[in-house]
Amino acid sequence: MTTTNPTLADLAARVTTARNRPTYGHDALITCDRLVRIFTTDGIEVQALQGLDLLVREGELMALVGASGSGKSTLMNILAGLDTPTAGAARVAGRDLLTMTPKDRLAYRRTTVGFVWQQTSRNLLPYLTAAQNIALPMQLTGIGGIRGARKARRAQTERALELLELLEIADCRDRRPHQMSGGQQQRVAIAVALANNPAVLLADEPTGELDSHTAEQVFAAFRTANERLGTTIVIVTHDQAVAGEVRRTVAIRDGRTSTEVLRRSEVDETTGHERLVAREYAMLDRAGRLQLPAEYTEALGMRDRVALELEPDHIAVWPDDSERG
Ligand SMILES: Nc1ncnc2c1ncn2[C@@H]1O[C@H](COP(=O)(O)OP(=O)(O)OP(=O)(O)O)[C@@H](O)[C@H]1O
Repeated sequence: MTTTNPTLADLAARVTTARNRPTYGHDALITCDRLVRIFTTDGIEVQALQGLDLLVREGELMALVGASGSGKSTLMNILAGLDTPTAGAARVAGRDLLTMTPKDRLAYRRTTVGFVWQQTSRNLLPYLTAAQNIALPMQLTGIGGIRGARKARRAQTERALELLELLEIADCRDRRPHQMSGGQQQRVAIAVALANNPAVLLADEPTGELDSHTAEQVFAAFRTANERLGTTIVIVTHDQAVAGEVRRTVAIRDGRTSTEVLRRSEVDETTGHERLVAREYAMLDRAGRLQLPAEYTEALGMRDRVALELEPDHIAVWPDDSERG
């Protein structure tokens, strides 16, 4: 064996190879690497995120689902720059969310991410019109030129109107939130979130307060933003209709990503019609750990120990039969 007595040159070459290996998530827009968030209240610790891994590529429109208390909002608050993780790594559009200074954090929230919350009232200022609400983030960052200058104001108004048209709510431009329906308010909220052209749009249950028809219109606005502006979008939702329409749905369980459903279009050979085919995947972490769905393990009475067999194209998982004679 050539490796028993490696030369100094061999060792140096190994170090270089290891260093040049692409890091986890190097090509992703959002990278969460073993993310941990522990809350401590009255001496009691709650581990809201327990080593969560997630990669989101640029241009994706994806949904996050999970039971109440699984950690979805905790993750969204971290990605929004409103909260900091206890441990692990989180990067969005090249920004390290753990080491940002308060000044960086403010700039990050104003220009790199946009967010839409469930409560329509949390998204808009009640005394401003739709167009004024959309122009506000641009005024705060000085987009379109020097703050307050007439030329800048014109550029901001123009962009606000463009966004209102794009999301099909141009008729709301001069209305205040109370003069709009819940669905219109959420679409204006999407326009506000897009005002500064963020790399990522985050939405936490954006259709939670809406009926199904209105929810569809709001979801269509997210799709338009994704397709026409190329914005990467992450939506937390309980809404099956929304979760079923995106190409990728990631499920969070006990503070970790557990399963993932990918959907792709396929042409039916007999009818020639295009249909969406969904397939569920389990997450395999970098240590090789895999969580088997409870319904599978329960169906076969698997507990504590399973037998594995490597086949040419798959790995078989068998119930433990070591106790049998
Ligand atoms: N600020 C906080 N202080 C203490 N515990 C918290 C805090 N925020 C969240 N938690 C706890 O962390 C866990 C995850 O909460 P989180 O709100 O992220 O879940 P969720 O999946 O968004 O739930 P829901 O769907 O009900 O909004 C829960 O046990 C929750 O009680």
